[in-house]
Amino acid sequence: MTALYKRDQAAIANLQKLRFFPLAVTGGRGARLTEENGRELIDLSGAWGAASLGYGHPALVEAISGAAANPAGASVLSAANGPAAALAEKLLTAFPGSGDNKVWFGHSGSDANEAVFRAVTKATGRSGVIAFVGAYHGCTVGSMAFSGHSVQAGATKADGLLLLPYPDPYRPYHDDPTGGAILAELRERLEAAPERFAVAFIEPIQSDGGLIVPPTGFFKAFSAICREFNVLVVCDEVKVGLGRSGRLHCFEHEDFVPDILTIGKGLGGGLPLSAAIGPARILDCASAFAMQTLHGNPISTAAGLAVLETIERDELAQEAERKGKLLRDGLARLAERYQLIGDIRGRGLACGVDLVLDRQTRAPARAEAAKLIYRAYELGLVVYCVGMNANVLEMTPPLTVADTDIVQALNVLDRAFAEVSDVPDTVVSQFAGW
Ligand SMILES: Cc1ncc(COP(=O)(O)O)c(/C=N/[C@@H]2CCCCNC2=O)c1O
Repeated sequence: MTALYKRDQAAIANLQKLRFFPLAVTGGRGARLTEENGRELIDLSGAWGAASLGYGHPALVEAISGAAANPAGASVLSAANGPAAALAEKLLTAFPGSGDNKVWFGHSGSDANEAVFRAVTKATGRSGVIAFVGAYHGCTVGSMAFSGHSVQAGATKADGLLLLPYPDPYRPYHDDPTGGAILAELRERLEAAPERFAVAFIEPIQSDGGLIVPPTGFFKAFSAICREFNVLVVCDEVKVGLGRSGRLHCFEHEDFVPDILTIGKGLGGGLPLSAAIGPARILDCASAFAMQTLHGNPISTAAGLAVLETIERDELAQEAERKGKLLRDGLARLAERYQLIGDIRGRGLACGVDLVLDRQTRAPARAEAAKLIYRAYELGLVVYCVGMNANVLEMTPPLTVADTDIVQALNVLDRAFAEVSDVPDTVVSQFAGW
């Protein structure tokens, strides 16, 4: 444990920590982080997907320093600014939604989802909200109210919340891998209360719930049923959007267009920035309603512009598709040798490895996952776990990750799997994890 980590322990509150090992970072370059002692680690998490362009990307450095050198105010709260207007225009152009749309800017996925929920319920006069078990839509009171992840089990839930099982082909609900049983339940609940629900929040890949890729056609059918009952569909792509899945928007894989899209994390390339794109009739339904002092600030929105322009120019969505295949092919080779690997899944550079105690029962291997990521950290790789049982390795590296980094990460994982049982319980128990 470095001196920096000890300083962090002494001065920074546990409230905001989700720790698995004593990572303490002094710098970063590309897909690599540097620790105080100069050790370099490959960041297969990409800061939980926020470092979309990795660390120190020249386009980001130029955009941020330029905006900081001559800041166009500090937010869109009470003034327009050039970078925010330009980013909003770019996002509207990239969003295939029909009709008159607007953009709302926030700092985080949490505040974006919360703002959308509040605006939709206000604009429609309906209070009901549909979401999924395992969904992580944020960690503010409002976004936890319609999240279904185990980490937020104690949070106050929205009065009109309906949590449906998420369609998981690896652990299918009612043994139906198509998700049909879930769609039947949705229709039944909507028919029983046709005017009740305002909105459904979905993740086109459920990330913190376990990096689960839904069965083909599920969300196309889901959104069609919602539309029958005038329920707006919000697609939360805070983690898997913006090229990570191999398409600019992950919903493109599901062959439907949501009413509202929320994005964050990688949008700011490591700076706090989120956005909601949706109908003006919703996002213009009131003023001074979902505001914070620094929303739409010119430095973050300049970073957002650089991120979008770089994704386009360097074809990073297509690259994510190619590199994701390289990663999953390498993981498949590891699965031939390590029974701990139960399932490998994902799209593009959103990849999950489901660790199980037994491939038949598919019992989640929670303790082994904690030990595996700890050993990987000791060997120079940053990777975290997700899932309702914290047993799924989540790989969301920078979209700019080099092929050589992927190959090296796979070699480290190979050794970590071989040595997982050498990690003492006492070592991992120092870290609370999920
Ligand atoms: C699909 C999705 N929607 C919203 C959020 C909340 O975003 P913020 O953490 O930026 O408020 C997230 C955040 N996910 C968590 C952040 C907390 C630590 C665990 N890892 C995550 O990626 C998310 O994945």
